[in-house]
Amino acid sequence: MSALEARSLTYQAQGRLLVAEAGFALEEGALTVLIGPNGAGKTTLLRLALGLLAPDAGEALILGRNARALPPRDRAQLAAYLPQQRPLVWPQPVRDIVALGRFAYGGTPARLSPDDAQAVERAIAACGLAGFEERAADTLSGGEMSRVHLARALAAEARVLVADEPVAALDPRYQHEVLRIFERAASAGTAVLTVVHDLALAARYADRLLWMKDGRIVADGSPAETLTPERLRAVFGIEAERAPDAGGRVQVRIIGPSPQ
Ligand SMILES: Nc1ncnc2c1ncn2[C@@H]1O[C@H](COP(=O)(O)OP(=O)(O)OP(=O)(O)O)[C@@H](O)[C@H]1O
Repeated sequence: MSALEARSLTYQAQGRLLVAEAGFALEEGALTVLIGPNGAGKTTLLRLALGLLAPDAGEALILGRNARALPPRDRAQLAAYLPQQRPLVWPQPVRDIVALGRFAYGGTPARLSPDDAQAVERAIAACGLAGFEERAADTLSGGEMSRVHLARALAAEARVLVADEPVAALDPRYQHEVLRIFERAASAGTAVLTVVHDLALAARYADRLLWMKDGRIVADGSPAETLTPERLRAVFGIEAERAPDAGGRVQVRIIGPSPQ
C-alpha cells in the first residue's frame, strides 16, 4: 500500500484544465519534491491528492483510503498539510498555534494530553523555536512565522506530510534546516511530499523528483535520473549545467533563461 497515491487526477476550472491525468504513488520513508514552473498546477495537485478538492476524474488514496471519503479528523491524523497560504488572524502565542496541529487527536491549546504536549514540544524543538513558545504570533518575523506553521504541521506526527513551498520566506540556512527536518522525518518513516522552487535544494535533498508542467506530471524519478539540462530547458525554459555529482548528490548550475 502506498502512503499517498494519485490515480489519473484531473481537474478543470473556468474551462481550463489545471491538472491532467496526474498520477504518482509515494512510499513511506521517502522525501519527494514536486517541482514545476509557477502556475503548473502543483498546489492544485496537492489539494486533490489530499482530498481537499474534488477531482473531475481520477481518485486519491491516503494510506489506501479514499481521500475524499475521509472525515477531516481522520484525514488529519493520516496526513499533515502545510498550505502555501497560511492566514492567521489571532495574535496567539507560538505554543498555542503549534498545538493546533494536535486537533486530530482531540487536543486543543487549552487541553493537551501528555502525548499532545510532547508532540508539540518535539515540533517546537525541531523547528528551532525553543524560547519562542510564549511570543505572540504578530511579533514574529516572516521567517519565524514560517517555522511556526511548519511546527504546527509536524506536531501532527502524521505518516504523510505534505508541504507547499515551506521554505519560500526563509534565509538560506533555514531553508537547509527545513529540508533536513524533512529528511529526518522521511528517515523515521514518514512519506514527505513538498513543493520547492530552489532546484539546488531539491537536488540535494530529494529522494525523488516529480516534475510538473501545464498540469501534467512530465517526469518522475531520482534527481540523478531526471535532473538533466534538456529537461530543465523543456520544463522551466532555463539553461543549466550539471556539475559533477558530489557525495552521490546531483548538482546543477543555472546559467540563465533559454533564448526565446
Ligand atoms: N479555482 C480556480 N479557478 C481558476 N483558475 C484557477 C483556480 N485555481 C487555480 N487556478 C489557476 O490554475 C493554475 C495552477 O495553479 P496552482 O496554484 O495549482 O499552480 P502552482 O504550480 O502551485 O503555482 P505557483 O508555483 O505559482 O504556486 C494557475 O494559473 C491558477 O491561476
